[in-house]
Amino acid sequence: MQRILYEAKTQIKKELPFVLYANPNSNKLNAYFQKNDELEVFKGQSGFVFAPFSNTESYIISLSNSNFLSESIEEIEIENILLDISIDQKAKKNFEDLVNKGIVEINNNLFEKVVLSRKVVVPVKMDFEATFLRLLQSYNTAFRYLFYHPKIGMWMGATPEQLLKVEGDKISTVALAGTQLYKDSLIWEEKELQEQQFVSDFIIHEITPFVKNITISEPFTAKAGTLAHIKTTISAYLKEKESANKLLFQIHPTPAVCGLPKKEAMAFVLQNEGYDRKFYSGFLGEWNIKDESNLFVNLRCMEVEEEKINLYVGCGITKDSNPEKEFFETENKLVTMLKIIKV
Ligand SMILES: C=C(O[C@@H]1C=C(C(=O)O)C=C[C@H]1O)C(=O)O
Repeated sequence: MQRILYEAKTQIKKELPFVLYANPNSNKLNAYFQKNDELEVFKGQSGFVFAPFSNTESYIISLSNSNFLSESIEEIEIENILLDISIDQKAKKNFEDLVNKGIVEINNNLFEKVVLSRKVVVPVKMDFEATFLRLLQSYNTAFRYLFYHPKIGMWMGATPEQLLKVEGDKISTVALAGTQLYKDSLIWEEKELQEQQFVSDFIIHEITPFVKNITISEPFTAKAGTLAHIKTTISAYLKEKESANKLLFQIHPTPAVCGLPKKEAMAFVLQNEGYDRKFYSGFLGEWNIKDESNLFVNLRCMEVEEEKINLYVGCGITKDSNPEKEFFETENKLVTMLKIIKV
């Protein structure tokens, strides 16, 4: 992968966009290097899509405006370091207040579920290459990426959540929610089962007009690094192949990252979180390449700036949420990224 890393550094020097990514359980690192610095708006053309949580505009490094490279991922030695994980009491109080506010609105019947998040700023100058190599190797079952655009910035992450896969007329997706630290025999509480069921029900409801022959798995436990989630896999066949794009924006953002109903939960998030999620909980991945699309939800991610990194973490709130427990859930998600950051 030396060639890809070399090209990536050259693109940064020239301030040209690129993306490096590896699919779950794959040992192949893929890259698209854009030929100019245009911020190309996604309108269904083929390439690598990068979409925000809430804005109407999504972006793409298009196939027709970039060069593709693919190489094997080489093993590196990783020593274990963990950046500061002391609890920020002010951030804890702020988040718990936000969660309480969400619960009040659930009790007021404004919505049934809302996903609330926070941004954690770590004031370090990160070695992005070393960090990305650690991320690639540490989270092999995740979709791992590094995205750079001079007009967007640099983002990287290792997400466990597929948003949409399209292969010909077949689509597949997952409903992923509920979080606890992974251990051998774990038990899910009613609250977690319910918040995951909201995601399944929403997805099935939204895709139904577009598809036939829906297959839905039983919910099962999925491991994501040191965490465990509840997952249901959903697949179906498009009635019209051209409707994949429409279906995509119908399901995004799902109640795994926004809430239910979507409109009310979204309004609450935008008004109350107090910061801009930007591309966190948006989606990214290949669109319409060789008749396939493979998109993921942008979670367990960070935004890399010159002298600091911004980490983004959130969790699903329902009527049974305990604000302190939800805060510690975001702390656990934070550790996923803090563990691999090399300064
Ligand atoms: C919102 C995040 O994760 C999502 C929320 C989850 C939850 O509420 O339990 C679990 C997995 C993801 O769908 C995040 O990682 O920031």
